[in-house]
Amino acid sequence: MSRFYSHVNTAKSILGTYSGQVPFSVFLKAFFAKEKKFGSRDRKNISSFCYSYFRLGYAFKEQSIDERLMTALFLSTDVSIEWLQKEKPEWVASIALSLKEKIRVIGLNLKTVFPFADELSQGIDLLQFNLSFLIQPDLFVRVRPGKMEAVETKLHNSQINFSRVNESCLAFANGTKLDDVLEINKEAVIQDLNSQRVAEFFPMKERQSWSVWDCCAASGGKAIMAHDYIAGMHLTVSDIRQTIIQNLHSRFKEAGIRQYKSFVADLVNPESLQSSLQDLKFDLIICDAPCSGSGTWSRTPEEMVFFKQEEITRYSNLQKSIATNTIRYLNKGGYLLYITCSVFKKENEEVVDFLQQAAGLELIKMELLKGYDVKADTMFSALFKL
Ligand SMILES: C[S@@+](CC[C@H](N)C(=O)[O-])C[C@H]1O[C@@H](n2cnc3c(N)ncnc32)[C@H](O)[C@@H]1O
Repeated sequence: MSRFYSHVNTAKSILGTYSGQVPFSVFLKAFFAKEKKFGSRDRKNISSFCYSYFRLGYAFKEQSIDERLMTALFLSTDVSIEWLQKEKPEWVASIALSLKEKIRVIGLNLKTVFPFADELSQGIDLLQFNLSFLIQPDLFVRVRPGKMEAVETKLHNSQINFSRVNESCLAFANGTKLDDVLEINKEAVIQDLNSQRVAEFFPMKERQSWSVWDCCAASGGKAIMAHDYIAGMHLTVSDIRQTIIQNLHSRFKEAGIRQYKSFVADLVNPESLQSSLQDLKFDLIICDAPCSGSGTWSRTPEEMVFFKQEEITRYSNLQKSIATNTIRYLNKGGYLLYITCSVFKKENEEVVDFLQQAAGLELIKMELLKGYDVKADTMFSALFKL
């Protein structure tokens, strides 16, 4: 019990000093690096308390950190009954209720959790979406072609719980350690369910050979997937910084991808692109654009809390600029696959409208890939033809 109090107090002091300048995971790491007295269990509990707190988003904003933390711990499974008996005895009888029932007990108006409802893309169920912030999402892996049997056998042998979502996707409780059991990137890629579903947008069956440019490749999640599903692909990848491309090289090595070209370019700067690509043109450009990341905020709820609404317009302008500059390198009849992990219409439908009107692309299909009701991220994907 005294340990629980001490964890609560530490969480309160962390929450009181964090102001969103760096990712919360980085902030926590720095905090624990300085405060050596905390063992791994302490660190785990304190981190978990803080994340539960951020999960409340904008709900009960007028209350003190103390009160909100109490509410957050009551909603999550972290709370100590003894602590509750002392601090909030009227909630003790409700401790074993379901999340939805607890929400009723504390009088939480769910719609107050997510503060940017007016900005949302079409078709989002607001209550379900708000509820999703109070629930930790699952961990998903994409099992690479031909590896499912071996992967499932290893998981069974190591007694790791998982569920099979579809022919290539497995779901695990968040925090499940897989590195010691699976050959990550070779056999299976850590990739959210809806990031995997983007493969449904690959224009696969029409050609024998594809020249593909993943222009915002990061460490190559979409590019590895394209490699697995697009036969006859000649791959080029780029990103804005050399260090990012360096990570991609390591990951590609693990994934067994050797034949590809790579370069570094700022896609906002047409000259930077021109000097790298010259006259090259592509049959498919994958543009997994920099975005607010709002579709992933149930994994990083602190981002929702510190996000500034005006950033949405900044991202939307950046996305339009990047897409405009990249489609100059599309072959006639080629495809642009535009992707975000955002739930905001300015970054999704508005960019789609822009690309049709200003750039003359033909929209083949688009979809908001909803993850909030399946413990996954929400993504947006649109396929265009030139
Ligand atoms: C959503 S991430 C891409 C994720 C990646 N495709 C994957 O599947 O793992 C967006 C990427 O765009 C890059 N980026 C941001 N601004 C850029 C710019 N101006 N030019 C080029 N790349 C940029 C970021 O560095 C980041 O790696």
